[in-house]
Amino acid sequence: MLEEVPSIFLVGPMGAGKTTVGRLLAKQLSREFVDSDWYIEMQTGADIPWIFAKEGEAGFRARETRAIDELTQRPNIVLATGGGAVMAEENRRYLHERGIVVYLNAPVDIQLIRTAKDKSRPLLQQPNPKKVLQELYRIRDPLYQEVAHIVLPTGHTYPRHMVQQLLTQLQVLSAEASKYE
Ligand SMILES: Nc1ncnc2c1ncn2[C@@H]1O[C@H](COP(=O)(O)OP(=O)(O)O)[C@@H](O)[C@H]1O
Ligand SMILES: O=C(O)C1=C[C@@H](OP(=O)(O)O)[C@@H](O)[C@H](O)C1
Ligand SMILES: [Mg+2]
Repeated sequence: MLEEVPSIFLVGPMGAGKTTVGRLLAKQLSREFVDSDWYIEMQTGADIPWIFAKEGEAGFRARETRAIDELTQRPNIVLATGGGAVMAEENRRYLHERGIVVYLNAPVDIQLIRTAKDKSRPLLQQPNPKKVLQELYRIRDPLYQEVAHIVLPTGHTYPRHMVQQLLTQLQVLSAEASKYE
């Protein structure tokens, strides 16, 4: 039944586990996995910190919108987006209309622990990353909620258990959809 589920797009804050859970989910479903950050890095030939340093956040967001537009048109993929992908109205439309959007929701304290040692997120390379994460959550949580078809809380749940929960929810969604066919 899950073969009929269209592409699955993961959204949520930095450290929610989009890249980790997305990769595992794609494996379970035998689908192609793409991470929009990796795709942008491949297209640019440079990493995210370099893009932010040379082109600013605006330059990165322009690249991100092109990536989201292209990737959401691929059939039957699992796509992990970056935490800020929902900021542009255009991106939210591409995501919501072209597949099943899953919001991985994580409390700020967990986001902070999971992102602490990683220098690859330019927005958090400053003295008070907790304050940044709190402010981003305040602004972005309503946008994640708006764009999502499924909301999945992630606290102290292992990634493989997240995948099991997600597969159950996808089955429910796909059973409901088939009722109206
Ligand atoms: N459910 C989880 N439980 C524990 N650690 C996790 C979980 N999901 C992700 N992680 C870890 O948190 C870090 C950030 O995960 P990542 O998948 O890169 O998040 P995102 O792509 O949402 O920013 C990684 O080190 C990853 O191993
Ligand atoms: O929240 C954001 O604005 C960002 C999140 C990052 O992706 P992850 O959410 O996968 O960490 C990456 O796209 C970039 O550093 C900006
Ligand atoms: Mg990621």
